[in-house]
Amino acid sequence: MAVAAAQKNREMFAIKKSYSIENGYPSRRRSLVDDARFETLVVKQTKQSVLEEARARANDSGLDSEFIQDGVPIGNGDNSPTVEDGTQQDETKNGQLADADIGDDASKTDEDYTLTEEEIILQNAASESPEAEQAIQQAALLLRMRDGMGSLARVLKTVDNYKGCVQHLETRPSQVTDVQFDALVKVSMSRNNLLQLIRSLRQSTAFAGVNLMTENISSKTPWFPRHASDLDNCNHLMTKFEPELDMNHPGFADKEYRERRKQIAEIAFAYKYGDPIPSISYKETENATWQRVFNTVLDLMPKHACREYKAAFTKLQEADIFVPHRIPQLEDVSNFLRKHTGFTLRPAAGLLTARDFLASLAFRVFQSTQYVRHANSPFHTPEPDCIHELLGHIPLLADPSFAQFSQEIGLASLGASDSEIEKLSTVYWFTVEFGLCKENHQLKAYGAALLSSIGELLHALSDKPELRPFEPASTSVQPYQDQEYQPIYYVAESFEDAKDKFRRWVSAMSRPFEVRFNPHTERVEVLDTVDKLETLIWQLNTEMLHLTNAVKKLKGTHFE
Ligand SMILES: C[C@H](O)[C@H](O)[C@H]1CNc2nc(N)[nH]c(=O)c2N1
Ligand SMILES: N[C@@H](Cc1ccc(O)cc1)C(=O)O
Ligand SMILES: [Fe+2]
Repeated sequence: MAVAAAQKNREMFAIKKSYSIENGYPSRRRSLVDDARFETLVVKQTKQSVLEEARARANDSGLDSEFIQDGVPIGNGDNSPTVEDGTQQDETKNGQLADADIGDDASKTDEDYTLTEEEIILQNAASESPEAEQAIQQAALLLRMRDGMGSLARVLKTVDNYKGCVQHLETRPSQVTDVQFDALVKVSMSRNNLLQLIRSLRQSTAFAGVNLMTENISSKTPWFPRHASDLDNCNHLMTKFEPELDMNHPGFADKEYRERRKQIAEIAFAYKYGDPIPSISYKETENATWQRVFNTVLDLMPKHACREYKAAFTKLQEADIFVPHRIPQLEDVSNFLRKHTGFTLRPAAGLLTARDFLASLAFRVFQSTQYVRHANSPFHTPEPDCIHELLGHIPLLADPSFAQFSQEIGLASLGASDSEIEKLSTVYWFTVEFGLCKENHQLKAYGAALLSSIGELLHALSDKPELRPFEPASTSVQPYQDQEYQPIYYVAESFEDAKDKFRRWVSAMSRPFEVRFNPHTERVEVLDTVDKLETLIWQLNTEMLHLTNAVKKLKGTHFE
């Protein structure tokens, strides 16, 4: 019960996957202004005010998380935040309704924004050229009329003023509180005027909502990061698991912890491509938490981790990076990875949106958190922390074949549709985060969230969860929850098998263009001209020549 309620609470605050919208990506995440940091802060403030009351009840005094879970009936009590509360907040804040898509309840959970996804697409399409701006657009508007049919006259007049043509008109009694009628108005007018029409209707108090609903707006290839430095714009957070905002977070009622978490997050927000990663002087308690987890992983790893993980782990120990008594510094880890696989790290302020997170992998960049889980829950925590990144992800990123595989996932995510991102991140979830594989007929873990959470590792290997064979097509559509131990895990025939299957599935994705990473320039190129392909073929031919020579030399044929 508490779990379901907490899930509801989290869903209410969930942010849809996105790139930074300020770069023109027509995402569902609404940007208020121009940077991820500001955007994240505004979203947090809104959520925070909803939670303040709840926290006051928890009394900020070291109550344990179980009490908070049961003591504050999240999502089902009279004091609990509801979806409607969230919407209302948006309304008072921006003077407009937040439910962009009619009939889609989930969208009502979207937070502050000024433009809907459709409007951003429209705006982008209009801004492509003066002709594009004047191009005639068909569109449907859904209007929520507070004061009855009288408002229709105003609508028709305004459409007329903007030289538009009404092609279809339909009304119905509204089911929305305080709204008498909904009207569906299909219009045809220039894109620019359509944008102005929407703005103008929104200014009227007669409408509780003015929503553009159109699917056939064509715009250029969406923005995606082309150079590793563009990742400075790909750090949007899913704030749902932060201790400030998640009542089930072990640090929710611990003010000192929240302060520390925030302080470390600042580093990530200030970080720019090319900077060395600032080192953190971890406190005794933080190092102690690391030590507890580290030692337990050392104990369990020989029996339960896959071979590749163990091999890389040993290398990290030999390099004096993995030691029991102190948390490794990200800069040292980054330099270590660079030497082994070309991967580097950049600091992340928390759980990133799947789109932003996956995009960085295309550049062999792993965005890593730097703060440490709460001392009270060393063996399982709801948000990724540096112990998860370090003990879970880093060893395999030092493995050349896994590193390449990670980059392929990242490349496949660039410019992918929302539903493809959803599938990619689901497969990522059940493999890279929670994957199990067979090794000599024994079950081994390779998933990072298993290797960093002893609690979940033991659960996964117990007889409690359901184990299914890994098959990307079905795994990619399996719904999952991300706050409790998983009820289902997917088992690959071998670690190699998991990578192969994932890889084959990824390459069959429907994106209409191919991309390639150029390691010399750290740039992703879209392979869309014959010139680019010819240059590439020439480069590959040169490499082929070297490889063939190498084989000849090894076989001694150069003496013949
Ligand atoms: C792609 C997928 O959603 C995945 O679980 C991501 C999401 N965002 C993340 N963000 C951070 N900081 N660390 C992670 O390991 C992840 N994992
Ligand atoms: N549960 C993981 C941390 C984690 C949380 C959320 C994630 O999406 C991934 C990892 C641990 O305790 O180590
Ligand atoms: Fe992770």
